[in-house]
Amino acid sequence: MPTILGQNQYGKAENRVVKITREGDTHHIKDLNVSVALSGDLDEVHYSGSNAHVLPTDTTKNTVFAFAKEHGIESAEAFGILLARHFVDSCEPIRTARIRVEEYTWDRIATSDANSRFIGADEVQHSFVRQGQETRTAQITYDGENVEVLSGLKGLTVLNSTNSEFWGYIKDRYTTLREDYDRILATEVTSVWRHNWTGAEGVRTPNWEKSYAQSKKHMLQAFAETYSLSLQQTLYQMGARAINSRPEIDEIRFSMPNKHHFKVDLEPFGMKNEAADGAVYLAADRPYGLIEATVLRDGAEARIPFDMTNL
Ligand SMILES: O=c1[nH]c(=O)c2[nH]c(=O)[nH]c2[nH]1
Repeated sequence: MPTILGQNQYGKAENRVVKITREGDTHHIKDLNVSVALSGDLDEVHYSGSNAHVLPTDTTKNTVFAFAKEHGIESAEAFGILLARHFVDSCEPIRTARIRVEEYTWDRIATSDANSRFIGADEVQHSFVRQGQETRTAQITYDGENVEVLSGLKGLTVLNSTNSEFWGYIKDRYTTLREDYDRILATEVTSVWRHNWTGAEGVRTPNWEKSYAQSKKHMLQAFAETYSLSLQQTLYQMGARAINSRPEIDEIRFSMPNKHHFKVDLEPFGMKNEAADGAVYLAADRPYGLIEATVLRDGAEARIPFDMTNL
């Protein structure tokens, strides 16, 4: 035979596992991207196609989710060690397991004192904003008469690990989605807002830095504090809160992908996976629902383009 097999490895890459742990009303989140690569006595599957030594990549994926539920995720390292040992120690042909983990870290969203439901706590215990700064955007247009200032942000990723439901929707012959009374709500906010300042003489220029910081704060707090029956409702609350709190803003538009987190079915492994006990979720990246809408001050003109994601 003129060829021989060299180094080889296989496994399921990029298992996006999210584990919520509930401690009363305080939730903890671990959000990992886990890639499994196994190697060992695997010549035959390459030479002849015999799968006798192959632990399916699908099984390695299931193991990641089942282990998250069974053992929790203490740290990326501890979780990786647990998995690596398992594959090698329980499966004879597998001699080496390499587990790679990326961890996405989340901060808690600070609450507003004004919201009585959360008085006493500094943070909403189930609301998170992903670490890493969002990108701030601005577009200024001047036609010789009026200045129009659009400010915005993109890449602001937020998550509520409870207080989100989705039910009561239209059901037709193609509907398979189950109604959900306790789901994760997560989105990556793109938002553009229009100031009513036009540069007219004698009208005070807004403090752009303060306006941005406050607008973002109000949007985050509305996200955290809204008991959500749909992402559409949450979006509207975020816009309404920003406009009601910031007199300089007349219009705000959002583009918000629904970053789906699917509860993993662990029944085949004899495990329950209920939100109430702290569940394990698959964070799916596509396809995703895309929810977009404008919120206006009553009487204001709608001027922000519908497709403003590349402003
Ligand atoms: O908040 C939601 N809004 C929807 O319109 C929708 N559609 C869907 O399948 N899931 C969701 N969630």
